[in-house]
Amino acid sequence: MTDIEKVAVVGGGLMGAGIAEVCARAGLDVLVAEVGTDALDRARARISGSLERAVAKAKLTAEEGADAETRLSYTADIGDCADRDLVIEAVAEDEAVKTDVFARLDKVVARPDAILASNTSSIPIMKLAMATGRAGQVVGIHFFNPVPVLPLVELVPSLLTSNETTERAADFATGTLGKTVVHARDRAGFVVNALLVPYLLSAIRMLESGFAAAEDIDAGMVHGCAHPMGPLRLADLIGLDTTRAIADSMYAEFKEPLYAPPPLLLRMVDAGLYGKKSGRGFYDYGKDA
Ligand SMILES: CCCCCCCC(=O)CC(=O)SCCNC(=O)CCNC(=O)[C@H](O)C(C)(C)COP(=O)(O)OP(=O)(O)OC[C@H]1O[C@@H](n2cnc3c(N)ncnc32)[C@H](O)[C@@H]1OP(=O)(O)O
Ligand SMILES: NC(=O)C1=CN([C@@H]2O[C@H](COP(=O)(O)OP(=O)(O)OC[C@H]3O[C@@H](n4cnc5c(N)ncnc54)[C@H](O)[C@@H]3O)[C@@H](O)[C@H]2O)C=CC1
Repeated sequence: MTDIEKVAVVGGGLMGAGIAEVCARAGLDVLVAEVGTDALDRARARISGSLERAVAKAKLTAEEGADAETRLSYTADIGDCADRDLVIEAVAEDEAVKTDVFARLDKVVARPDAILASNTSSIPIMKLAMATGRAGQVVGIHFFNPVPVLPLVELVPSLLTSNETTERAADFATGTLGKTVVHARDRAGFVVNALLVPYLLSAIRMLESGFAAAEDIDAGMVHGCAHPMGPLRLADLIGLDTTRAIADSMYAEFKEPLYAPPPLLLRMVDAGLYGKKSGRGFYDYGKDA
């Protein structure tokens, strides 16, 4: 266990809800900050629904589920993060939105030793650190989707992150949350996405150029390579808006055509086809998916 007891998660979407859930299940006091009442209601429903499923599947006792709920609180005011030991930012993959959140956190988080972390998939941590006056305490703590299921956390210090911050963040991820840590340098995409992004984008290009149907591309990787799901279904799970944003920031960093978002992906995002979260992407999930 670490000295980190009070955590805030800024952004309670797909990832923020999962991060808040695993922190509450680990016994921490967790504050979820969102942009307004509707977004907070959605975050609360996501977390409660997931805790209920964990209880129904006997991964938690009813008492443990109820205890986790009592450790969670919700706010639309980022100023409420003032007393936190650790804040994990999980807002949309947009550099301007994230730097604004880090600048605001820098003003409000009062503890001098507080860690400000980002769950970004691809934005260099240094860009976020420089929005604050405490770059030594800014670090990437990158979780994987679904957070309650996947054990990995990538730990990404920037050139200015202090060793103490990196060590405390690593203790938090392994000791408190029981995750498996890999250490990565501060390059867009870190380790996993530097490998995964070209693969997912290649699958989209295959579909776009008529190599095979979506179902066949996915079945190839599920049955031929024992992946738990194929690349197009995985892109739908991640969210095609997020997939596009990650491709954009990796292409901006490396100017490597393998990272460039294919036109089909751009058009699907233009059309609001964001994958599972919007009900339709490469597959149909029905209205309430
Ligand atoms: C181009 C740019 C793109 C780059 C994007 C990068 C984004 C990032 O920055 C980094 C990422 O996270 S990349 C995504 C990594 N995630 C994956 O690869 C997921 C692969 N899929 C899976 O693991 C399973 O299909 C999965 C677990 C999802 C579902 O498994 P199954 O198909 O076997 O379905 P189930 O039988 O329903 O589930 C298996 C067990 O998992 C539990 N579970 C599923 N979804 C859950 C969720 N959302 N929350 C909590 N638990 C969940 C489920 O309950 C079941 O548990 P058991 O009953 O105990 O087996
Ligand atoms: N979707 C995925 O599979 C993964 C995503 N990530 C990263 O996690 C981050 C979040 O991604 P998702 O959860 O998928 O996105 P999402 O779109 O599901 O959730 C983002 C949330 O942030 C909220 N938000 C936006 N601006 C805010 C602000 N100023 N203050 C508070 N909340 C704000 C939105 O209301 C929304 O609920 C991104 O950086 C993404 O790259 C990392 C690993 C996997």
